[in-house]
This record gives sequence, structure tokens and C-alpha cells, in this order.
Amino acid sequence: MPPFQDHTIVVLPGDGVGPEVTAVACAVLDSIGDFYGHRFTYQEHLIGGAAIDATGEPLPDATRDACRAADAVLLGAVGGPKWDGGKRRPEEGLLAIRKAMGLYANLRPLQVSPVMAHRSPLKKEIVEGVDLIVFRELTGGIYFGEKTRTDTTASDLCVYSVEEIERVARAAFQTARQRRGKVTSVDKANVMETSRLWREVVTRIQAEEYPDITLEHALVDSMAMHLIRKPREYDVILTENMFGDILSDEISVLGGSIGLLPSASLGTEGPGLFEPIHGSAPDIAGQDLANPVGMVLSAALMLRHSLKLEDEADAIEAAVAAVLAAGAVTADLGGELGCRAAGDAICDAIRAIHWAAAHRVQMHWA
Ligand SMILES: NC(=O)C1=CN([C@@H]2O[C@H](COP(=O)(O)OP(=O)(O)OC[C@H]3O[C@@H](n4cnc5c(N)ncnc54)[C@H](O)[C@@H]3O)[C@@H](O)[C@H]2O)C=CC1
Ligand SMILES: CC(C)CC(=O)C(=O)O
Ligand SMILES: [Mg+2]
Repeated sequence: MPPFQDHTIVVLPGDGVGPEVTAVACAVLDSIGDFYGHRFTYQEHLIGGAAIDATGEPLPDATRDACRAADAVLLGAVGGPKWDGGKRRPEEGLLAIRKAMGLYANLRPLQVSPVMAHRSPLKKEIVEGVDLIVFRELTGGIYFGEKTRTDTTASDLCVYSVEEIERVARAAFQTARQRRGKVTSVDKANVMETSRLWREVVTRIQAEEYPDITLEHALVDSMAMHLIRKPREYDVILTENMFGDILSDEISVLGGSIGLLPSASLGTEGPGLFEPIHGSAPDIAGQDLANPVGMVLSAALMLRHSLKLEDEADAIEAAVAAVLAAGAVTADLGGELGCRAAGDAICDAIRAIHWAAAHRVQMHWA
């Protein structure tokens, strides 16, 4: 047996279902570590509402410093009604950690297998075989612009620089090169100046650096409709912060539940941050009802992108596919398992897959 390789993972459970799903992801990582020779050390830190309660701040300095020094960061979710109307908001902590770590590209992949298509509320023939990835710009746009408020008015400023658009566009085009070679850039260039700049920059980057990639532009309102009517036509979807936030929740319906979708937030250097696309789900928090799959698949993305452990990431994805096919699922997908039991099923599948592989090797040698 080779010596264990050590990896330090900062875990930010956050609020609501966050602690439930991050606990499952860590258990799945431990199962993978047992078979592939890795020892994951988890450093838990506060963020969001839990951090406000403990320190008054949604992103304490200790959390920010630990994230910057980690090999990678796993995050559950933040927010909830408890903090609505408060002086500080949990969501500020999430925006601040993304900015502090320079995570400008948020990747939200979706592949709809036949078994997922069967559980989707949309027609099977529309969703089966969907294989797309959203590249959402993550540290610019209206979420980060100046905010003002008087008794009678409120405003949120939307700002994008050429450089912010160029770097996320390059990331999307690079990925398209390894996929089916098509990028759909989504904006609102018929109305918004930031979208006109977005379209000009994306068009130039494609012409100058990625002439082999097919680029099409779509307006966000009709795109919301096309994604439900003909989702198989899309490969890489490139868009700004708020549009990407909204469209990726929409496409989660294609796969049957928002609880299934993972994400990777990446910058040019330094550790990535990995989180499911869903929020803190206060309506089901604390009841062992959350689907942990989006969080577990985020851990797989962490292995692939930050730790460069491709086989280990593949093994988690294979185990998740096996449990979904076996119907070992939570209530959002019509199943009877709780969050913890769904996690146990994934760990069991990892053991079964590993045992079968080892057994085949022995039989081959015999
Ligand atoms: N990344 C983050 O931390 C995010 C945080 N939020 C915050 O979360 C709070 C709740 O926001 P909502 O709009 O309700 O969005 P949400 O994503 O938390 O929940 C929307 C619906 O999906 C369900 N759902 C979400 N995750 C699920 C899972 N893993 N398994 C099964 N069902 C799941 C919920 O029960 C709810 O019915 C808000 O405070 C919001 O600001 C929202 C989005 C992202
Ligand atoms: C809660 C937010 C800051 C953003 C959000 O909804 C997301 O990143 O999915
Ligand atoms: Mg969102």
C-alpha cells in the first residue's frame, strides 16, 4: 500500500442544509481516500449566518485566511429567514469569499442520464442526453456594484470591465475546445450597455483566439425559454453573474431536482471553491431531507480541478450514477432516503465499484 497523500480542505458548512450536505461530502471523500490512498484533513470555518451569530461578521478574517491557504474549499450554503432584515446578511459572506479568492468563473455542469430524464418533470425526449455547462462570471456585475438606498429609491449598479469579460470568455472557449466546440453567449444587449460590451468582447476573443469554436449570441429572456424547449442544442453557455445564477437554477429542472447540481468556482491561481448550486433550503433544513448529490458532485469537481485527482473524481461520479440508477434517492426525486442514508448509499457504491474492479484484476491474473 503506498503512503497516504495529505490534502487540507477547508469546509464551510454555513446555514440551513449546508451542514447536512457537507457532512455527507466529507464522508464520501473519506471513502474515496481509503481506496486511493489519500488522507483529507478538514478544517471547519464559519461563514454566512452562522458566522454572523458567532462573530457579527458574515466572513470572519480567520475564514478568509484559511480559505486562501487551503488546497481547496468546500462550501454548503448560506442564508435563511433568521437573518432577513438584519444589519449584516449571510449572502455578503459568500460574495466576499468569492471576491477575496479571485474566483471569476463559476462552472455549473449538467448531464441528464436516461434515469434522470425519467424523473424530470419535462418530457423525456426533450431532456435525455442533455450535456451542457454554464460558465457564469462570478465576481462582477450587479451583485458587486455600488448599492444605494433612500426612503423612496434604491439602486444597484451593474459594471463590467473588458478584462473581467475577457478572462471568463477565454475559460469558456477553452472548455468548449475539449467538448463539442460551441459557445452560446447570453446577454441583454438590446437594452443594457454592460451587455453590449459583453457581446463585443466575446465576439472579438472568439475571432482573434478561438476561430475553431462556433459562437452564437442569445438574449437572456428568450434563452430562458429555449433552455426548456431544446436544451440538447447547448454545449457551453457563457454569461454574466446574475443571468448565470438564474438560468442555472432553471436548468436544474431538466435533471429532476436542484439538489443534483454541483459547481466549481475557479480563478487563475490558488484554491478553488466547490459548492452545490442550491441555497440553504430553510424549508427542509434540519430534517435530514436534503439531497446531498449536488454537494457530493461538487466534491468530485474539487478532486478534478483543484487536486488533479481525475480517477478519484470519476469514481465518485460513477457511484452517484449507480445510486441514482438504483433509485436510492431522497424525497425531491420521489425516493424515501434521508440525506444521511443517501450519502451512505453513495459510500456503499464506492466500495462495491472498487471491490468489483479489484476482483476483476485478481481473476485476470489467476
Ligand atoms: N450558494 C448559496 O449559499 C445560496 C444561498 N441562497 C440562500 O438560501 C436561502 C433560501 O433560498 P431559496 O430561494 O429558497 O433557494 P434554495 O435553493 O435554498 O431552495 C429552493 C427550493 O429547492 C429546494 N432545495 C434546495 N436544495 C435542495 C436539496 N439539496 N435537496 C432537496 N431540495 C432542495 C428547497 O427545499 C426549496 O424548496 C436564501 O437565504 C438565499 O439567499 C440561495 C442560493 C444560493
Ligand atoms: C446567494 C447568492 C450570493 C448567489 C446565488 O444564488 C448563487 O450563487 O447561486
Ligand atoms: Mg443561486
